[in-house]
Amino acid sequence: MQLDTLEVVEERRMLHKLMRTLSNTFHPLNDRLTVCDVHLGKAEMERHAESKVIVAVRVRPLSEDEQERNEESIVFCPDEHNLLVSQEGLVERAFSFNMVFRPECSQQEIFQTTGMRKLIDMAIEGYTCTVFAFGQTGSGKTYTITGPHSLFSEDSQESELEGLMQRSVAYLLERVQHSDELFQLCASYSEIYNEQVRDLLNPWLTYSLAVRGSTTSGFYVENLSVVEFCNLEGFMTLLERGMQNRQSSSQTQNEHSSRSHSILTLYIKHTLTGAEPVAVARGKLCIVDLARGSERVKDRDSDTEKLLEETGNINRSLLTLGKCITALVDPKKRTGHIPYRDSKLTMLLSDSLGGEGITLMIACVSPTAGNLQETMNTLRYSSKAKRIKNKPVAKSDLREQILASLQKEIRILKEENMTLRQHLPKFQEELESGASGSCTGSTDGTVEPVYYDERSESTGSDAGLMSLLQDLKREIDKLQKDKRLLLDKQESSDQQRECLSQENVRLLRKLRDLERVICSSPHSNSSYSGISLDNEASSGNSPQCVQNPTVPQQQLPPDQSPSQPPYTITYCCTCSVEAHQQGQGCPQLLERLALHEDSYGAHHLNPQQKLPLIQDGDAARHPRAVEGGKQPGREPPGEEPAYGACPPQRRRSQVEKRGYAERFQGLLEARGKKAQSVEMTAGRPQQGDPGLPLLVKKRGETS
Ligand SMILES: Nc1ncnc2c1ncn2[C@@H]1O[C@H](COP(=O)(O)OP(=O)(O)OP(=O)(O)O)[C@@H](O)[C@H]1O
Repeated sequence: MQLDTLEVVEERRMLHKLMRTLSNTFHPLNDRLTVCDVHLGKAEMERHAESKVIVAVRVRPLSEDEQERNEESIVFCPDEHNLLVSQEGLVERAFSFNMVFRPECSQQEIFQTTGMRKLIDMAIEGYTCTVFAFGQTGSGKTYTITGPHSLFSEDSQESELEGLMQRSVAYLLERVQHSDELFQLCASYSEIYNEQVRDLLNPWLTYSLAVRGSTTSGFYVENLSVVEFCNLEGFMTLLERGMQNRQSSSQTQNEHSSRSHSILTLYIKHTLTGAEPVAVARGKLCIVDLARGSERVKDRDSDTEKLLEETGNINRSLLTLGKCITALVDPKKRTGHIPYRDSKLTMLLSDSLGGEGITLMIACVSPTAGNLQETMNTLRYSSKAKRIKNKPVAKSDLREQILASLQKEIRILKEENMTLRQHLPKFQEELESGASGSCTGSTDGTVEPVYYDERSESTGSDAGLMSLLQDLKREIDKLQKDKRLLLDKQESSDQQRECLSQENVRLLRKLRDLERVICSSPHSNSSYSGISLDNEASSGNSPQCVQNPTVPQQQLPPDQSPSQPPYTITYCCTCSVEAHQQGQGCPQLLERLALHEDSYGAHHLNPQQKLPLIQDGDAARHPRAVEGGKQPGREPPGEEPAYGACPPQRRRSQVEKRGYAERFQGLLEARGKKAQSVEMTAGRPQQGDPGLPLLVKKRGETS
């Protein structure tokens, strides 16, 4: 008998261990689901958000020359969204844009109203933002982007004429300096001249740089120098160096006409130190100054071969830009081929047009009648461009970090699963050997049931264990549901997560199998589902827990097969004999009943039916229980209060207030106390081990 007891104790110790491991296994899963939900929400949001290209039009004031020639403006700005082109007797056409800037608008006003600050904020968050100035020669593109050429002379004091570039960098530096987070700012400056990409920060390179495409990064310039800066002076040095290296020439309309498209890119690496895991956002702000626009070659004094070639290339890239814009705004063509690869300019702007970036386009127009045709072309292109839709996506290393942490968790889970798998056969073996050791084989080969001494707390411990198992099972089921939901949402985007799911499903199956094995084992008290108070003759005056053959099968929850434990244990679990005799009641039993109702609903088992063996007069033995069950004064007069008929809500709340850990700890403590009173001749529970004492006796044995 003592040997049997030891085996059962060991078996339970293993069971506890297993349960602990299972709890640990599923808690990280729960946390991870939450993390994934959060990030999934962001990803979902990004998937659906669309942003149209923002188009602003800036009208240049009449130059001194134009004023001298008494030229008049034919471009009017009735308000900040509408623009009217009107030449008496020739044309009258109205356009509307996101923003329209009158000729008298200052550089500061342009910076503020175009929402450059917002763009920079988004670049800090990890978005790719692009600003490009577009328009015919001499319309004020370079003036808008960098300010007038005079600004770069040594004795210049005209800081109010600084363009978007300098103002943007100043704002960016201000943001960075007032932030507690880590930033790294770098810049590259390149130009596309005659369809060749040149590094403006490294003019000694004699060859043109290649434009490459990658599925993850899009198009990029290979080997382009990227220089770090940390203050405005540092940036201004870079900008000036780049401006000096830029191709320009003197034209009729513009003394410093740009002959190339220039692209300044600010790379913002933003480390979010507060996030866990640490996230790194990698945003970009590209500021593009396009070369002279769509003016016709024959109109200009490009009589030399070089100028003809330059203009041809510029116009070709602008033509491709036009084609791309046309394709992008056509719903049928949008999903098809967009001819980005036809020019270097469109390749490098592909992310800004119809990609994952946010784009601001500033169309610059000249106000005079002599530029009417070019002005109309610019405005038509701009009208089209404002219909282009992008799907902005923040570029962040956070995904990679989450992936890495998921992979780490997967590895841990795999290891734990492996351990569980290793333990499982051992467990089964022990259970089998335990079953053969503790069951009494009768002469006819049938197995007789084992009878437990009611003084042992083992029955109560079993009830607690079963309850914990049930709760754990419920939690696992919930986790499994959550997990399925998550997997559905992600639509197999993450194969590793699927593997994890399969692992967990296998684990759950094993757990269920294990439960079945444990429950079907004669050592598992879950098969003892009733309390007998009427067999006092066999055990003195104290009630004795026995298998309750009177619980009918139809009372079992519908999803349980008869071989499974009914989980309708209603026996008096841990209350001691003395407690009964002194009328202390049985709180664990009340708790069990509440749990039972929580699990399956009161309609499955009437609380009265749960205790079929409690006879009339039992209430007198449990006066406290009666008091606890029904509040005095609320009972109908003359009605006998039923044992355990505690109001369900109160019982439920009592149970819910207690966490699993607390209940588990309670059980262990209860066992620990009882263990001291158990006489064991061989072996002792190890230190820290609750001991789980269980007195097993055969029918007919005296206690
Ligand atoms: N808003 C403005 N206020 C005052 N002057 C302006 C404005 N816009 C442009 N200008 C002046 O007009 C001239 C041409 O401007 P800018 O060089 O910026 O033209 P552009 O469009 O860049 O020409 P290109 O394509 O040939 O380089 C410059 O002298 C510039 O100072």
